[in-house]
This record gives sequence, C-alpha cells and structure tokens, in this order.
Amino acid sequence: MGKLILLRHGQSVYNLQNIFTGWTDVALSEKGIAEAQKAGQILKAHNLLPDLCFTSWLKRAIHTAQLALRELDWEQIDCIKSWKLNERHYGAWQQRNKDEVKEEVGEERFIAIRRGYDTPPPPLPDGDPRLPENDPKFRLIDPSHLPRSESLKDTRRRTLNYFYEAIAPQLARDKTVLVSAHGNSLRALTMAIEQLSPEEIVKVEIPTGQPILYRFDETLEMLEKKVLS
Ligand SMILES: O=C(O)[C@H](O)COP(=O)(O)O
Repeated sequence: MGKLILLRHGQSVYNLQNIFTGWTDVALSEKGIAEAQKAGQILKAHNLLPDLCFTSWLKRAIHTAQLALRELDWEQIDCIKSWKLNERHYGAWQQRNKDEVKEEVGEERFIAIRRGYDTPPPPLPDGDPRLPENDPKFRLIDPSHLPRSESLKDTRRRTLNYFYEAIAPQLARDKTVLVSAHGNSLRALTMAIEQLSPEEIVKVEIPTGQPILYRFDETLEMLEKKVLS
C-alpha cells in the first residue's frame, strides 16, 4: 500500500479575518503562502516525494499544493482537481464573522453545527448570490449535486466517495499521494481513515499547512499516523 499525505491549505485571507469560508474562493494570506512553502520543506526533510496529488477546486488548496511542490522542486507530477474535495459548504454562515454568528446562535448551537457531525448550518435561500450555481466555476456540475449547506456527514459522503473512487486505487498501486484540501473536508476523511465516532470528531482540528502522513495495510486499515514537522 502506498502512503497518503493530507495537507490542509495554508492560512487564507478569510481565516485571517475570522470569517466562515466554505466554498467561497479566497486566496492564501502571506502567512498561508509561507505555511504552504514550509509544508514543502517538511516533505523534503522527510524525503517524501508524492507520485501524484489531488486538490479541491478552490484556489487556497490548489495554490498550497503548487507552492509545496515548487519548494520540493517536484512540479512535474499530475494534480487532479475535484470539487468533491472542496471545503464543507457553510450555507448561510459563509462570508460571516465567526464571533458574530456565535453571538447570534449561542455557543452550544454554534459548536454543534461547527464541530458536530450531522447538523448543517442554515441553507442559502433561493436567489442568494452565494449559491454555488451562481459561480461559473461550478457550471459543469449537475445542479442537483450542488449544496446550499452541508453537515460534516454530508461532506463525508462526497469526500469519501471520491476517496474510494479516485485516491484509494492509487494507494493500492503503491503510490505516494498528496491531498491538499480543507479543514472540514479533511476532518471528514480523517473520521473515516481513523474510524472516529461522531463524538470523537468534535475534538479534531486539522492545522493549516502541516502535512499528516498515513500508512495502511493491504486492506486500507490505518497502520500509522504521523503529524510531520
Ligand atoms: O470554511 C471555513 O471557514 C474554514 O476553512 C474552516 O472553518 P472552521 O474551522 O470554522 O470549520
């Protein structure tokens, strides 16, 4: 079995401003660029040269992969992009300040939605300019698949389908695979890989720009997890 490296994008400009991002396509901050470059240096120090990479359709993840691979002097590999690795869709919370939302809904509901498993944020209403169908980037996707809000459970369904369909076969071919994605799309994958319960996933935070290495047995059971530094 190959090796899997999960990498959450570097800090984005919305992370910096404490704003819910979800499918909003924002750039990396200066710190985020430095974190992505550092991730490449960390991979180099551990002698980890990916055979191929996967990213979402969002530029903070795409740029993180590119910056890390440039740092590794390893830009020739294929980078396959899928919207199924996008961040969880944060519904009507997208583009809103996290503290203001917390104040409005109360801490308990805020944590249940933000870190819990099956409660989505309120969905985007009809006609909202933040709806994915208004973003030309998503014009090729069947509109019935485009979310208006997602729980972690919804995010897990699409990321895990993609994992088994596209990523796991590469691991079975002994490839070293880099996946550059997002806090919650990676929490969804982590939950499945580490077989965590809905109660356990509440406490899991994925740091920006820090590669996480997994090794598996022949049946894709996790053998080892290492947070690389
Ligand atoms: O989409 C976002 O706002 C962030 O990427 C992740 O947000 P969270 O840590 O609040 O879930």
